[in-house]
Amino acid sequence: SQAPAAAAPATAAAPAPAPTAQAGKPNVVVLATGGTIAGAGASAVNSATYTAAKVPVDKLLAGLPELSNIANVSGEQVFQIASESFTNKELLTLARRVNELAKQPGVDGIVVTHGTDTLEETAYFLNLVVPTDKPIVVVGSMRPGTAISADGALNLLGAVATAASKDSAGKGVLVSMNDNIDSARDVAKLTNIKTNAFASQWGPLGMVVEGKTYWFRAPVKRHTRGSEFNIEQITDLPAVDIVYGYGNVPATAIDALGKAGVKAIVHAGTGNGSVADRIVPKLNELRQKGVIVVRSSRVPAGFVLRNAEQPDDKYDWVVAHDLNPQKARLLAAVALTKTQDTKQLQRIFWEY
Ligand SMILES: NC(=O)C[C@H](N)C(=O)O
Repeated sequence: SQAPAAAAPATAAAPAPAPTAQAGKPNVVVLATGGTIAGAGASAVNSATYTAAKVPVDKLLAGLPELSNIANVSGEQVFQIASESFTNKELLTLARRVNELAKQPGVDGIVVTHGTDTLEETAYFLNLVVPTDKPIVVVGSMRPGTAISADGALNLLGAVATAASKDSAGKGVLVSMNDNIDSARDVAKLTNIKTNAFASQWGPLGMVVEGKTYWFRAPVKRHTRGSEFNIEQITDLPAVDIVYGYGNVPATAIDALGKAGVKAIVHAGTGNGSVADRIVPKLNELRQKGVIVVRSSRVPAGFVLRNAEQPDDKYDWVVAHDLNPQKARLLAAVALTKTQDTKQLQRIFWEY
């Protein structure tokens, strides 16, 4: 009774069997949030045209009986949405649930299934706010389970194996996809359509092959149990939004965000976080009113240097280091729950 290894068919009818706990096997909980890994298309050739967030977690797990060779796996449907529709509310709800589970002695690891479009954001948020050493692994897929050569089943198997491995402990939240294991902090979706969508400019931490993890490096930035942020102390996230830099950019978006009362603006600048001459005074106007300005870059690799391109000390701006704008948004929001001090905020951007 072997299910096809390459795909979790959305048509598999059997509900997930109640997890029969096998002594000596780690206990892994799969928290499902939707995305393409739970997607379904009209035909097997629809690798890119499909509806995300269709297949319930029980069905995903039932389609992968091989999981029971690795761990005692149970599933929980937290949301059923495409990840582009995540809001801060879903982030907080998910982080609270992950934290509750991580505190349970009977849980050894947690997998979060997630759409890929904002996967790196959720993974980084969990990395900042869940105080645990237990493995938390976020996984998605680029093709729905109904497609030929669907990637979800193998990605899920790899994620469960990573969450079940003692060697994954203490490395922060991980993203396991396409055989790679990346740090949630560093990884980003850098390619559309293709199954090798996720990469980190600093390289993966390891690989997961045939249910076994292999490690090559470990993160040096603060995360999870070493973080000063804790979901138990975060009730809400302040409004932090992103403005994009490009040729001929007007100040319309910045003016609108200022009027809307944002607490911080992440400027996704050109090059090394450069800012157009007509935008600089607009940001400084807001800074004078107390809005935090974080200088990031729209370029997916490299990092933004303090006082290069713009005099950050003089303007009292913060630089995002190597965080992309969407991750800088989350770190700014989390940091602002504790401090408004730009020296502290800059320290936080160096450390996380
Ligand atoms: N591949 C995917 O998961 C994309 C989908 N739009 C999502 O993020 O939910």
